[in-house]
Amino acid sequence: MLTINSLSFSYDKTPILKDINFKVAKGEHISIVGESGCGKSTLLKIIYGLLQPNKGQIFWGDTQVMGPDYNLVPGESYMKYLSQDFDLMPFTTVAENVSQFLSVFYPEELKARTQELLQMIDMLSFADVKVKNLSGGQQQRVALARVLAQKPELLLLDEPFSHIDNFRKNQLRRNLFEYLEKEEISCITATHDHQDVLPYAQKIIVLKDREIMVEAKTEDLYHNPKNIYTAALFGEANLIPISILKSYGETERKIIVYAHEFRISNKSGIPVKVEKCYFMGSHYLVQAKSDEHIIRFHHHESMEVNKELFLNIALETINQRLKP
Ligand SMILES: Nc1ncnc2c1ncn2[C@@H]1O[C@H](COP(=O)(O)OP(=O)(O)OP(=O)(O)O)[C@@H](O)[C@H]1O
Repeated sequence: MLTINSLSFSYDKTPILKDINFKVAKGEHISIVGESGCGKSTLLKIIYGLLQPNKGQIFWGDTQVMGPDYNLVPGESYMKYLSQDFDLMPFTTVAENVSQFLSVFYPEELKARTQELLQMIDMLSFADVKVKNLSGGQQQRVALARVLAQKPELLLLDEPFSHIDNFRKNQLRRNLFEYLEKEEISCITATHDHQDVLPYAQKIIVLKDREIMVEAKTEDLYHNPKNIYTAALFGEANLIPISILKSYGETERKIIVYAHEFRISNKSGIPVKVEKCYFMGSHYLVQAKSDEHIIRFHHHESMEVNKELFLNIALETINQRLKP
């Protein structure tokens, strides 16, 4: 189990992380999410021992993880960090990069394991290609296989699919996270992309203004985002004043409603007028106005600008979001 205790850090005078506390159990996958520059990469670098915290401790089980002030070579053998620069050997082949850390005393096992990992990243046919001749996305896949070859107990992933094309991204995500689950490898993924998070992470930590704003189980957080910052990490979200929902009368409160949660009616609900309509592939994202409020919602077909209609929100959604 990884335990982070009261961790604080700054590069210079400006604090970047303040009083960070959380735990990651064996085999658990947590995601760290938050806007660009909120400190996700910094946190992973501190955990891996590349940066020295100003305050706080990190424990792996009972062992304290010491920072670079105490370790000449950063990193611990049980932990691997896949950074945004891939740390590969450019003049050797894909297979050599992946198998570098496997034992040469068991050549059959070395071959089988290299093949298994290359298959996982869908690069078997590139086994003999030199890494310098690969694209950025291919290099990122090799870097992933290379860290997994080292059998870490804890894997730190920093935007692990950022260079990978959409053709492969989904399959690679599934392969990787299935593999981690099967091998009971704990994992912390720092990402902006909710598709890296929702299907795979058991827990989410939202970073904002140097601190942990929320820590919760993935589904709970998605269904009950406590603020628009959190909801917006998962997709298009609206902050709707209760006062425009007639049946709830006058109140100052606002609720978060995801774009897909609105239902359309010709008769009653929140009156809106369509301003814009964007084709999104599986649906349209419609931007409409109700008095001075902009509302964005999904619809299965295109809508004419200036069309007038009513939007409804299910009572259960309203009641759920009104809960303190
Ligand atoms: N080496 C450095 N020296 C000084 N400041 C830094 C350094 N690296 C990062 N920072 C600052 O620390 C803050 C956090 O950066 P960090 O890279 O951890 O954010 P992030 O959440 O990972 O961002 P992104 O999602 O864009 O990768 C930013 O304000 C950044 O400018």
